[in-house]
Amino acid sequence: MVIYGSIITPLSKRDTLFSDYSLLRVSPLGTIDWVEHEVPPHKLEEALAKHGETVESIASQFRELKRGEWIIPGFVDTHTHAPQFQNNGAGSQFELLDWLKYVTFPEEQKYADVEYAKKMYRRVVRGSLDLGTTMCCWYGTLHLEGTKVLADVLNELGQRAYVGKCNMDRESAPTYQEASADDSLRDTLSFITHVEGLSSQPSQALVRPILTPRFAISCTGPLLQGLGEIAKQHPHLPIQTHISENSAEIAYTKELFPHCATYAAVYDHYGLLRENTILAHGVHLEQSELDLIKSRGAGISHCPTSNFNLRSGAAHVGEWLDNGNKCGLGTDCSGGWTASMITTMQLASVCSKVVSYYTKGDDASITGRFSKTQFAKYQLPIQTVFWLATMGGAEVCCLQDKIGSLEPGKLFDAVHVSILPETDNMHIWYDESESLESMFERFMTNGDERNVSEVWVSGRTVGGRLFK
Ligand SMILES: O=c1[nH]c(=O)c2nc[nH]c2[nH]1
Repeated sequence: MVIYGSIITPLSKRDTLFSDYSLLRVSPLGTIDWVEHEVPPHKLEEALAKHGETVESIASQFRELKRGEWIIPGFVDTHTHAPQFQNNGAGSQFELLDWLKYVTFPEEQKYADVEYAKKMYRRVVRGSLDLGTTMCCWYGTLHLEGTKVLADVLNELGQRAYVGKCNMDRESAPTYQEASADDSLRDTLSFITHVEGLSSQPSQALVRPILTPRFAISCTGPLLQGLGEIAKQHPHLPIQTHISENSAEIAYTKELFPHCATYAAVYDHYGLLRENTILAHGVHLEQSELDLIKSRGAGISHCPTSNFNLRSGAAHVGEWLDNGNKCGLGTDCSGGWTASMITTMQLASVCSKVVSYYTKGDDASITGRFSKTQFAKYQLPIQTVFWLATMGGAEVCCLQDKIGSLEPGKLFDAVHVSILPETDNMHIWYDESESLESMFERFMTNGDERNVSEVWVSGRTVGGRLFK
């Protein structure tokens, strides 16, 4: 396929490439062969000739975009729970620990039934793809068979994913808890074997297993110890868990692990804090924890929708970025009420405005505009929010060489965005005389899934409004 039209892709945390006329070739293997930017129509022949092609030679694979349409890298959702989609929009009266007890664990228990898992997970993954999420870090439940179903569905429908069976051998519900640490570890190893068996080439696998100690509270010391040993034996196995989301959760964690000075130190103690660890939330992380997380190379998944919804707090993401912590965005259904990364970007922007409102006071030069040298105390620029949802997420998943931006050699995981009137999103006023940058700002502020026309993973069409 050769795409001709506008491309918007992150260049850095602060800069985005806005190219009105780009030419991008996708190889039959689903990688980006080459890209040429700033190729107005009169230079098309010349740009094709550089790659030994002509308008005629590529005619059958040519896709031309209209003004008001563009290609962006697919969204990377660094944290969400597949068995909670059914609860999206419910239970928002609770804070985290009661919400788990009264709303979340009762729903997750239903996934003991494999038929229920089959019905629900297909809808969940279909929905996530149609929203433009091309890579997703999924939590299943504690059930081995049900979570295998999730992995199978991801593989079939074609979403790039990390998928984990939750480890939880205490502090859950009597009927929703693993019998012992040994049972949990045994099922975890079976799960890893199952997911690795889905691909004949594990290094190229679309769907990969991820160790998923749910959070420190739900795991005994022996379970965390055993998971640390599995992690040591499998250095490439990613790890995901929750951290410092809510004040009561942090206090209880410290009570359960008195030998560890901080929440982050618990995971570090058990060998679970390393380059491929993804820590969700982190709203209340202390400076010493941010430094520890950075020194281990682990990433943080910022989940603004959930943090607002469960009244966990407004994370100081600008401080994390200034501190050099790896950071991406997570939808965190159903703590968050939507699986849309577009909404999550909008709330990440709002969150940064809330934080800047409360932190700007000690610096008279701060007026709500942006700073060229720091993120903390300022609202995040739209370019930074876009970077978090794409390249930032790719870095958190240690996939920055493969996805997150549209560059030669990377996989073509991408979204075709349209803001044309035919998309029926009445919140976006389309004016063809506007610059691409201005149109993009409207999409970032008022876009939704109606603007997601087509979604590709490794060059294969897997979702979008026009996907049949
Ligand atoms: O937002 C959250 N959702 C969850 O399911 C969960 N489990 C532990 N901690 C959690 N936080």
